[in-house]
Amino acid sequence: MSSSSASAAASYGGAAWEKEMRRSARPSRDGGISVLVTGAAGFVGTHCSLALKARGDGVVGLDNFNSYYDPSLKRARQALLASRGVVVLDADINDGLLLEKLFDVAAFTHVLHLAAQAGVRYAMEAPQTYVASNVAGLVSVFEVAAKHADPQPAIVWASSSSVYGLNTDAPFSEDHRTDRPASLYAATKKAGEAIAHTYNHIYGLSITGLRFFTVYGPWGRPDMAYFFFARSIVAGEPITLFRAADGSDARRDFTYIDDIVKGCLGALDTAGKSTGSKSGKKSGPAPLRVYNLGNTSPVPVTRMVAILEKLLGKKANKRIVTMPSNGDVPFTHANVSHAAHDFGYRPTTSLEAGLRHFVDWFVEYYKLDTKIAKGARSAAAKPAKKKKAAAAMSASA
Ligand SMILES: NC(=O)c1ccc[n+]([C@@H]2O[C@H](COP(=O)([O-])OP(=O)(O)OC[C@H]3O[C@@H](n4cnc5c(N)ncnc54)[C@H](O)[C@@H]3O)[C@@H](O)[C@H]2O)c1
Ligand SMILES: O=C(O)[C@H]1O[C@H](OP(=O)(O)OP(=O)(O)OC[C@H]2O[C@@H](n3ccc(=O)[nH]c3=O)[C@H](O)[C@@H]2O)[C@H](O)[C@@H](O)[C@@H]1O
Repeated sequence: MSSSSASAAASYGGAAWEKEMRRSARPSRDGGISVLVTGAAGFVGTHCSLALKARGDGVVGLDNFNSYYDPSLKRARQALLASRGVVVLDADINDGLLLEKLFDVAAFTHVLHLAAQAGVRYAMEAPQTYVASNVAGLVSVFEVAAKHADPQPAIVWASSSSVYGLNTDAPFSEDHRTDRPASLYAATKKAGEAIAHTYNHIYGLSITGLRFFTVYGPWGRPDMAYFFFARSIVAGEPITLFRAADGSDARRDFTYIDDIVKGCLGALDTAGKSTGSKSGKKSGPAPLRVYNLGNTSPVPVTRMVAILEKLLGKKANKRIVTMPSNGDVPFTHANVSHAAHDFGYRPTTSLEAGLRHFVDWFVEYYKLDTKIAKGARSAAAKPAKKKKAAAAMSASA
Protein backbone atom coordinates (compact mmCIF):
# COMPACT_ATOMS: atom_id res chain seq x y z
CA MET A 1 0.00 0.00 0.00
CA SER A 2 1.55 3.32 -0.83
CA SER A 3 0.42 6.73 -1.98
CA SER A 4 0.27 7.45 -5.68
CA SER A 5 3.29 9.78 -5.31
CA ALA A 6 6.72 8.39 -4.45
CA SER A 7 6.88 6.97 -0.96
CA ALA A 8 8.89 8.90 1.61
CA ALA A 9 9.90 5.48 2.90
CA ALA A 10 12.67 5.52 0.31
CA SER A 11 14.15 8.66 1.89
CA TYR A 12 13.98 7.22 5.38
CA GLY A 13 15.78 4.17 6.81
CA GLY A 14 19.18 2.93 7.85
CA ALA A 15 20.59 2.21 11.28
CA ALA A 16 20.93 5.85 12.38
CA TRP A 17 17.37 6.71 11.35
CA GLU A 18 15.95 3.60 13.06
CA LYS A 19 17.89 4.44 16.23
CA GLU A 20 16.47 7.99 16.19
CA MET A 21 12.91 6.70 15.71
CA ARG A 22 13.24 4.26 18.58
CA ARG A 23 14.69 6.98 20.82
CA SER A 24 11.88 9.42 20.05
CA ALA A 25 9.19 6.73 20.42
CA ARG A 26 10.52 5.37 23.73
CA PRO A 27 8.72 6.52 26.90
CA SER A 28 10.95 7.92 29.64
CA ARG A 29 8.54 7.06 32.47
CA ASP A 30 7.41 3.66 33.79
CA GLY A 31 4.03 2.81 32.27
CA GLY A 32 4.47 5.50 29.60
CA ILE A 33 2.79 5.11 26.21
CA SER A 34 4.42 5.35 22.78
CA VAL A 35 2.40 7.48 20.38
CA LEU A 36 2.55 8.10 16.63
CA VAL A 37 1.05 11.59 16.20
CA THR A 38 -0.11 12.32 12.65
CA GLY A 39 -0.48 16.03 11.88
CA ALA A 40 2.15 16.66 14.57
CA ALA A 41 3.26 19.99 13.06
CA GLY A 42 -0.34 21.18 13.17
CA PHE A 43 -1.91 23.31 15.88
CA VAL A 44 -3.48 20.56 18.01
CA GLY A 45 -0.77 18.03 17.11
CA THR A 46 2.03 20.27 18.35
CA HIS A 47 0.36 20.94 21.69
CA CYS A 48 -0.52 17.26 22.23
CA SER A 49 3.01 16.12 21.29
CA LEU A 50 4.55 18.62 23.72
CA ALA A 51 2.22 17.48 26.53
CA LEU A 52 2.85 13.77 25.88
CA LYS A 53 6.63 14.31 25.83
CA ALA A 54 6.51 16.47 28.96
CA ARG A 55 4.80 13.72 30.97
CA GLY A 56 7.35 11.11 29.81
CA ASP A 57 5.61 9.40 26.90
CA GLY A 58 7.34 8.46 23.66
CA VAL A 59 6.30 10.51 20.61
CA VAL A 60 7.08 10.35 16.90
CA GLY A 61 5.31 12.90 14.71
CA LEU A 62 4.48 12.94 11.01
CA ASP A 63 3.23 15.79 8.84
CA ASN A 64 3.22 16.63 5.12
CA PHE A 65 3.80 20.36 5.80
CA ASN A 66 1.29 21.34 3.12
CA SER A 67 0.71 24.98 2.25
CA TYR A 68 -2.97 25.20 3.22
CA TYR A 69 -1.66 27.82 5.57
CA ASP A 70 1.81 29.25 6.12
CA PRO A 71 4.21 26.27 6.17
CA SER A 72 6.81 28.37 8.01
CA LEU A 73 4.51 28.27 11.06
CA LYS A 74 4.50 24.45 10.81
CA ARG A 75 8.30 24.43 10.51
CA ALA A 76 8.56 26.67 13.59
CA ARG A 77 6.36 24.20 15.48
CA GLN A 78 8.57 21.34 14.20
CA ALA A 79 11.64 23.17 15.55
CA LEU A 80 9.94 23.69 18.90
CA LEU A 81 9.14 19.95 19.06
CA ALA A 82 12.70 19.02 18.04
CA SER A 83 14.03 21.18 20.90
CA ARG A 84 12.00 18.93 23.23
CA GLY A 85 13.30 15.71 21.64
CA VAL A 86 10.29 14.99 19.41
CA VAL A 87 10.97 14.00 15.80
CA VAL A 88 8.39 15.09 13.18
CA LEU A 89 8.86 13.30 9.84
CA ASP A 90 8.07 14.98 6.52
CA ALA A 91 5.58 12.44 5.13
CA ASP A 92 2.01 11.92 3.97
CA ILE A 93 -0.47 9.67 5.79
CA ASN A 94 -1.32 8.14 2.39
CA ASP A 95 2.23 6.72 2.33
CA GLY A 96 1.42 3.23 3.58
CA LEU A 97 5.00 2.02 3.03
CA LEU A 98 6.35 4.73 5.34
CA LEU A 99 3.72 3.98 7.97
CA GLU A 100 4.58 0.27 7.82
CA LYS A 101 8.29 1.11 8.17
CA LEU A 102 7.52 3.19 11.26
CA PHE A 103 5.60 0.35 12.89
CA ASP A 104 8.42 -2.08 12.05
CA VAL A 105 10.88 0.17 13.87
CA ALA A 106 8.86 1.48 16.83
CA ALA A 107 6.32 -0.45 18.90
CA PHE A 108 3.71 2.29 19.09
CA THR A 109 1.02 1.56 21.67
CA HIS A 110 -1.22 4.36 20.37
CA VAL A 111 -1.89 6.50 17.30
CA LEU A 112 -3.15 10.04 17.81
CA HIS A 113 -4.49 10.68 14.32
CA LEU A 114 -4.89 14.42 13.81
CA ALA A 115 -3.64 14.86 10.22
CA ALA A 116 -6.46 16.16 8.04
CA GLN A 117 -7.49 18.94 5.74
CA ALA A 118 -9.23 21.19 8.29
CA GLY A 119 -11.30 24.26 7.55
CA VAL A 120 -15.03 24.28 6.80
CA ARG A 121 -15.26 26.81 3.96
CA TYR A 122 -12.13 25.82 2.00
CA ALA A 123 -13.84 22.52 1.06
CA MET A 124 -15.77 24.46 -1.58
CA GLU A 125 -12.46 25.46 -3.22
CA ALA A 126 -10.45 22.25 -2.91
CA PRO A 127 -12.82 19.32 -2.33
CA GLN A 128 -10.32 16.66 -3.42
CA THR A 129 -7.83 17.52 -0.65
CA TYR A 130 -10.57 16.67 1.89
CA VAL A 131 -11.17 13.29 0.28
CA ALA A 132 -7.43 12.59 -0.05
CA SER A 133 -6.52 13.42 3.54
CA ASN A 134 -9.69 12.94 5.55
CA VAL A 135 -10.98 9.75 3.88
CA ALA A 136 -8.17 8.04 1.92
CA GLY A 137 -5.57 9.18 4.47
CA LEU A 138 -7.65 7.97 7.41
CA VAL A 139 -8.13 4.58 5.72
CA SER A 140 -4.36 4.39 5.12
CA VAL A 141 -3.68 4.88 8.85
CA PHE A 142 -6.38 2.40 9.89
CA GLU A 143 -5.13 -0.18 7.33
CA VAL A 144 -1.57 -0.19 8.68
CA ALA A 145 -2.75 -0.22 12.29
CA ALA A 146 -5.16 -3.11 11.59
CA LYS A 147 -3.09 -5.34 9.28
CA HIS A 148 0.60 -4.51 9.71
CA ALA A 149 1.26 -3.29 13.23
CA ASP A 150 2.04 -6.09 15.68
CA PRO A 151 0.64 -5.60 18.29
CA GLN A 152 -2.14 -3.37 17.01
CA PRO A 153 -2.15 0.12 18.57
CA ALA A 154 -5.22 1.86 19.99
CA ILE A 155 -6.34 4.79 17.88
CA VAL A 156 -7.62 8.20 19.03
CA TRP A 157 -8.54 10.47 16.12
CA ALA A 158 -10.01 13.93 15.52
CA SER A 159 -13.57 14.10 14.30
CA SER A 160 -15.37 17.44 14.51
CA SER A 161 -18.34 19.32 15.98
CA SER A 162 -19.29 19.97 12.34
CA VAL A 163 -20.82 16.47 12.11
CA TYR A 164 -23.83 17.93 14.01
CA GLY A 165 -24.45 20.03 10.91
CA LEU A 166 -27.76 21.84 10.89
CA ASN A 167 -29.06 20.28 14.13
CA THR A 168 -31.05 22.67 16.29
CA ASP A 169 -31.40 20.49 19.42
CA ALA A 170 -28.77 21.95 21.78
CA PRO A 171 -26.47 21.31 23.52
CA PHE A 172 -25.24 18.70 21.00
CA SER A 173 -24.97 15.22 22.45
CA GLU A 174 -23.13 12.22 20.96
CA ASP A 175 -26.41 10.34 20.52
CA HIS A 176 -27.96 13.11 18.40
CA ARG A 177 -28.32 12.55 14.65
CA THR A 178 -25.24 13.36 12.57
CA ASP A 179 -26.55 12.65 9.07
CA ARG A 180 -27.04 16.26 7.90
CA PRO A 181 -23.51 17.64 7.38
CA ALA A 182 -23.49 21.24 6.13
CA SER A 183 -20.06 21.01 4.47
CA LEU A 184 -17.94 18.47 2.61
CA TYR A 185 -15.47 18.81 5.46
CA ALA A 186 -18.15 17.69 7.93
CA ALA A 187 -19.16 14.86 5.59
CA THR A 188 -15.56 13.57 5.48
CA LYS A 189 -15.43 13.59 9.29
CA LYS A 190 -18.75 11.73 9.45
CA ALA A 191 -17.36 9.26 6.88
CA GLY A 192 -14.37 8.79 9.19
CA GLU A 193 -16.71 7.83 12.03
CA ALA A 194 -18.44 5.25 9.81
CA ILE A 195 -15.07 3.87 8.62
CA ALA A 196 -13.94 3.65 12.26
CA HIS A 197 -16.95 1.43 12.97
CA THR A 198 -15.95 -1.04 10.24
CA TYR A 199 -12.28 -1.26 11.33
CA ASN A 200 -13.39 -1.82 14.89
CA HIS A 201 -15.96 -4.47 13.86
CA ILE A 202 -13.80 -6.39 11.39
CA TYR A 203 -10.27 -6.04 12.81
CA GLY A 204 -10.83 -5.35 16.51
CA LEU A 205 -9.13 -1.94 16.41
CA SER A 206 -9.75 0.11 19.55
CA ILE A 207 -10.89 3.47 18.11
CA THR A 208 -11.96 6.70 19.85
CA GLY A 209 -13.31 9.66 17.86
CA LEU A 210 -13.06 13.14 19.45
CA ARG A 211 -15.44 15.85 18.20
CA PHE A 212 -13.45 19.02 18.92
CA PHE A 213 -15.38 22.33 19.08
CA THR A 214 -13.64 25.37 17.48
CA VAL A 215 -10.25 25.10 19.15
CA TYR A 216 -8.08 28.22 19.62
CA GLY A 217 -4.87 29.27 21.38
CA PRO A 218 -1.15 30.03 20.93
CA TRP A 219 0.51 28.48 17.84
CA GLY A 220 -2.98 28.44 16.33
CA ARG A 221 -4.27 28.30 12.79
CA PRO A 222 -4.08 31.44 10.59
CA ASP A 223 -7.12 30.19 8.61
CA MET A 224 -9.41 30.46 11.64
CA ALA A 225 -11.44 33.58 12.38
CA TYR A 226 -9.94 34.42 15.81
CA PHE A 227 -6.47 34.43 14.19
CA PHE A 228 -7.08 36.33 10.98
CA PHE A 229 -9.40 38.78 12.77
CA ALA A 230 -6.48 39.63 15.09
CA ARG A 231 -4.20 40.12 12.10
CA SER A 232 -6.77 42.37 10.35
CA ILE A 233 -7.41 44.43 13.50
CA VAL A 234 -3.68 45.10 13.95
CA ALA A 235 -3.27 45.91 10.24
CA GLY A 236 -6.38 48.14 10.24
CA GLU A 237 -8.02 45.98 7.57
CA PRO A 238 -11.78 45.21 7.52
CA ILE A 239 -13.25 41.97 8.89
CA THR A 240 -16.50 40.40 7.68
CA LEU A 241 -18.86 39.02 10.32
CA PHE A 242 -21.37 36.40 9.17
CA ARG A 243 -24.84 36.79 10.66
CA ALA A 244 -27.32 33.86 10.64
CA ALA A 245 -30.28 34.10 8.24
CA ASP A 246 -32.59 34.94 11.18
CA GLY A 247 -30.39 37.94 11.96
CA SER A 248 -28.84 36.36 15.08
CA ASP A 249 -25.10 36.42 15.70
CA ALA A 250 -23.21 33.28 14.78
CA ARG A 251 -22.12 31.50 17.96
CA ARG A 252 -19.33 29.06 18.67
CA ASP A 253 -18.44 26.90 21.67
CA PHE A 254 -14.83 28.16 21.49
CA THR A 255 -12.55 25.67 23.30
CA TYR A 256 -9.08 26.56 24.54
CA ILE A 257 -6.24 24.29 23.34
CA ASP A 258 -5.06 23.29 26.83
CA ASP A 259 -8.52 21.88 27.60
CA ILE A 260 -8.51 19.96 24.30
CA VAL A 261 -5.05 18.54 25.07
CA LYS A 262 -6.27 17.29 28.45
CA GLY A 263 -9.19 15.65 26.67
CA CYS A 264 -6.90 13.99 24.10
CA LEU A 265 -4.58 12.61 26.78
CA GLY A 266 -7.57 11.41 28.80
CA ALA A 267 -8.92 9.59 25.75
CA LEU A 268 -5.50 8.02 25.06
CA ASP A 269 -5.16 6.85 28.67
CA THR A 270 -8.60 5.18 28.65
CA ALA A 271 -8.52 3.88 25.06
CA GLY A 272 -8.43 0.20 26.02
CA LYS A 273 -6.78 -2.46 23.90
CA SER A 274 -7.21 -3.52 20.29
CA THR A 275 -8.10 -7.22 20.02
CA GLY A 276 -6.95 -8.06 16.50
CA SER A 277 -3.67 -9.27 15.01
CA LYS A 278 -1.72 -9.16 11.76
CA SER A 279 -3.69 -12.17 10.60
CA GLY A 280 -6.70 -9.84 10.47
CA LYS A 281 -8.57 -11.99 13.02
CA LYS A 282 -9.87 -10.37 16.21
CA SER A 283 -10.08 -12.27 19.49
CA GLY A 284 -13.09 -10.32 20.78
CA PRO A 285 -14.86 -6.94 20.76
CA ALA A 286 -12.71 -3.80 21.13
CA PRO A 287 -13.69 -0.32 22.36
CA LEU A 288 -15.40 1.99 19.85
CA ARG A 289 -16.09 5.44 21.37
CA VAL A 290 -17.04 8.99 20.31
CA TYR A 291 -16.86 12.09 22.56
CA ASN A 292 -17.61 15.80 22.35
CA LEU A 293 -14.73 17.98 23.54
CA GLY A 294 -16.03 21.52 23.82
CA ASN A 295 -16.31 24.40 26.30
CA THR A 296 -20.09 24.00 26.95
CA SER A 297 -20.64 27.77 26.74
CA PRO A 298 -21.24 29.10 23.19
CA VAL A 299 -20.27 32.74 22.63
CA PRO A 300 -21.39 35.12 19.83
CA VAL A 301 -18.59 35.74 17.34
CA THR A 302 -19.18 39.47 17.94
CA ARG A 303 -18.18 38.88 21.57
CA MET A 304 -14.99 37.13 20.48
CA VAL A 305 -14.20 40.22 18.34
CA ALA A 306 -14.90 42.59 21.28
CA ILE A 307 -12.42 40.67 23.45
CA LEU A 308 -9.78 40.83 20.68
CA GLU A 309 -10.35 44.60 20.33
CA LYS A 310 -9.75 45.06 24.05
CA LEU A 311 -6.64 42.86 24.12
CA LEU A 312 -5.18 44.47 21.00
CA GLY A 313 -6.15 47.97 22.08
CA LYS A 314 -7.70 48.70 18.69
CA LYS A 315 -11.20 48.77 17.23
CA ALA A 316 -12.07 46.39 14.39
CA ASN A 317 -13.33 47.71 11.08
CA LYS A 318 -16.41 45.43 10.87
CA ARG A 319 -18.66 44.58 7.96
CA ILE A 320 -21.70 42.43 8.79
CA VAL A 321 -23.21 40.17 6.13
CA THR A 322 -25.74 37.33 6.13
CA MET A 323 -23.93 34.03 6.45
CA PRO A 324 -23.29 32.86 2.89
CA SER A 325 -24.11 29.26 1.99
CA ASN A 326 -20.50 28.25 2.53
CA GLY A 327 -20.75 25.23 4.81
CA ASP A 328 -20.93 27.29 7.98
CA VAL A 329 -23.46 26.48 10.71
CA PRO A 330 -25.19 29.17 12.83
CA PHE A 331 -24.05 27.80 16.20
CA THR A 332 -22.29 24.98 18.05
CA HIS A 333 -22.77 23.95 21.68
CA ALA A 334 -21.21 20.86 23.31
CA ASN A 335 -22.65 18.54 25.95
CA VAL A 336 -19.47 16.93 27.37
CA SER A 337 -21.03 14.69 30.05
CA HIS A 338 -19.75 11.47 28.41
CA ALA A 339 -16.12 12.67 28.33
CA ALA A 340 -16.50 14.01 31.87
CA HIS A 341 -17.76 10.63 33.07
CA ASP A 342 -15.30 8.42 31.16
CA PHE A 343 -12.04 10.37 31.57
CA GLY A 344 -12.73 13.39 33.73
CA TYR A 345 -12.81 15.96 30.91
CA ARG A 346 -13.62 19.40 32.36
CA PRO A 347 -12.94 22.61 30.36
CA THR A 348 -11.65 25.36 32.66
CA THR A 349 -10.49 28.22 30.39
CA SER A 350 -12.76 31.21 29.70
CA LEU A 351 -12.69 32.82 26.24
CA GLU A 352 -11.25 36.00 27.79
CA ALA A 353 -8.36 34.11 29.43
CA GLY A 354 -7.74 31.92 26.40
CA LEU A 355 -7.68 34.82 23.94
CA ARG A 356 -5.25 36.68 26.21
CA HIS A 357 -2.85 33.72 25.99
CA PHE A 358 -3.35 33.71 22.21
CA VAL A 359 -2.74 37.48 21.84
CA ASP A 360 0.38 37.31 24.04
CA TRP A 361 1.78 34.59 21.76
CA PHE A 362 0.57 36.38 18.58
CA VAL A 363 2.32 39.67 19.51
CA GLU A 364 5.53 37.85 20.46
CA TYR A 365 5.60 35.53 17.43
CA TYR A 366 5.01 38.32 14.87
CA LYS A 367 7.23 40.74 16.83
CA LEU A 368 4.46 43.32 17.10
CA ASP A 369 4.52 46.47 19.20
CA THR A 370 4.37 45.16 22.78
CA LYS A 371 1.95 47.95 23.75
CA ILE A 372 -0.67 46.00 21.73
CA ALA A 373 -0.42 43.04 24.08
CA LYS A 374 -1.11 45.27 27.07
CA GLY A 375 -4.32 46.46 25.40
CA ALA A 376 -2.99 49.99 25.36
CA ARG A 377 -3.58 52.06 22.22
CA SER A 378 -0.39 51.85 20.21
CA ALA A 379 -0.98 55.27 18.69
CA ALA A 380 2.51 56.17 19.87
CA ALA A 381 3.95 53.29 17.82
CA LYS A 382 5.96 54.66 14.91
CA PRO A 383 3.97 54.14 11.64
CA ALA A 384 7.01 52.35 10.12
CA LYS A 385 6.97 49.91 13.00
CA LYS A 386 3.28 49.17 12.46
CA LYS A 387 3.85 48.90 8.69
CA LYS A 388 6.79 46.53 9.30
CA ALA A 389 4.71 44.40 11.64
CA ALA A 390 1.80 44.25 9.20
CA ALA A 391 4.24 43.38 6.41
CA ALA A 392 5.73 40.62 8.58
CA MET A 393 2.29 39.14 9.11
CA SER A 394 1.11 39.37 5.54
CA ALA A 395 4.42 37.85 4.36
CA SER A 396 3.74 34.87 6.57
CA ALA A 397 0.08 34.65 5.52
N1 LIG B 1 -8.80 23.40 15.41
C1 LIG B 1 -10.11 23.14 15.45
O1 LIG B 1 -10.92 24.03 15.77
C2 LIG B 1 -10.64 21.77 15.13
C3 LIG B 1 -11.96 21.48 15.45
C4 LIG B 1 -12.47 20.21 15.12
C5 LIG B 1 -11.66 19.25 14.55
N2 LIG B 1 -10.37 19.55 14.28
C6 LIG B 1 -9.56 18.48 13.70
O2 LIG B 1 -8.42 18.31 14.54
C7 LIG B 1 -7.29 17.89 13.74
C8 LIG B 1 -6.14 18.84 13.95
O3 LIG B 1 -6.59 20.11 13.54
P1 LIG B 1 -5.70 21.44 13.68
O4 LIG B 1 -6.61 22.51 14.11
O5 LIG B 1 -4.48 21.14 14.45
O6 LIG B 1 -5.35 21.70 12.15
P2 LIG B 1 -3.94 21.88 11.43
O7 LIG B 1 -4.25 22.10 9.99
O8 LIG B 1 -3.12 22.86 12.15
O9 LIG B 1 -3.27 20.43 11.63
C9 LIG B 1 -3.42 19.39 10.69
C10 LIG B 1 -2.02 18.99 10.24
O10 LIG B 1 -2.13 17.84 9.40
C11 LIG B 1 -1.24 17.99 8.31
N3 LIG B 1 -1.79 17.21 7.21
C12 LIG B 1 -2.90 17.46 6.47
N4 LIG B 1 -3.07 16.50 5.55
C13 LIG B 1 -2.03 15.60 5.71
C14 LIG B 1 -1.64 14.41 5.05
N5 LIG B 1 -2.35 13.94 4.03
N6 LIG B 1 -0.54 13.77 5.48
C15 LIG B 1 0.20 14.28 6.52
N7 LIG B 1 -0.11 15.41 7.18
C16 LIG B 1 -1.22 16.06 6.77
C17 LIG B 1 -1.19 19.49 8.02
O11 LIG B 1 0.02 19.87 7.39
C18 LIG B 1 -1.34 20.09 9.42
O12 LIG B 1 -0.08 20.42 9.97
C19 LIG B 1 -7.81 17.84 12.30
O13 LIG B 1 -8.22 16.51 12.01
C20 LIG B 1 -9.04 18.76 12.33
O14 LIG B 1 -9.99 18.42 11.34
C21 LIG B 1 -9.83 20.78 14.54
O1 LIG C 1 -15.59 22.94 15.59
C1 LIG C 1 -15.20 22.42 14.54
O2 LIG C 1 -15.33 21.21 14.27
C2 LIG C 1 -14.55 23.31 13.49
O3 LIG C 1 -14.13 24.53 14.12
C3 LIG C 1 -13.53 25.45 13.23
O4 LIG C 1 -14.50 25.83 12.27
P1 LIG C 1 -15.36 27.17 12.60
O5 LIG C 1 -16.07 27.04 13.89
O6 LIG C 1 -16.14 27.51 11.40
O7 LIG C 1 -14.18 28.22 12.87
P2 LIG C 1 -13.83 29.59 12.10
O8 LIG C 1 -13.61 29.33 10.68
O9 LIG C 1 -12.74 30.17 12.89
O10 LIG C 1 -15.18 30.46 12.27
C4 LIG C 1 -15.58 30.83 13.59
C5 LIG C 1 -16.84 31.67 13.47
O11 LIG C 1 -16.54 32.89 12.78
C6 LIG C 1 -17.43 33.06 11.68
N1 LIG C 1 -16.68 33.75 10.62
C7 LIG C 1 -15.66 33.13 9.99
C8 LIG C 1 -14.95 33.78 9.02
C9 LIG C 1 -15.29 35.11 8.67
O12 LIG C 1 -14.69 35.75 7.79
N2 LIG C 1 -16.33 35.70 9.34
C10 LIG C 1 -17.03 35.06 10.30
O13 LIG C 1 -17.97 35.61 10.89
C11 LIG C 1 -17.88 31.66 11.31
O14 LIG C 1 -19.16 31.70 10.68
C12 LIG C 1 -17.95 30.98 12.65
O15 LIG C 1 -19.21 31.26 13.26
C13 LIG C 1 -12.32 24.85 12.50
O16 LIG C 1 -11.87 25.74 11.50
C14 LIG C 1 -12.68 23.53 11.86
O17 LIG C 1 -11.45 22.89 11.39
C15 LIG C 1 -13.34 22.65 12.88
O18 LIG C 1 -13.65 21.39 12.37
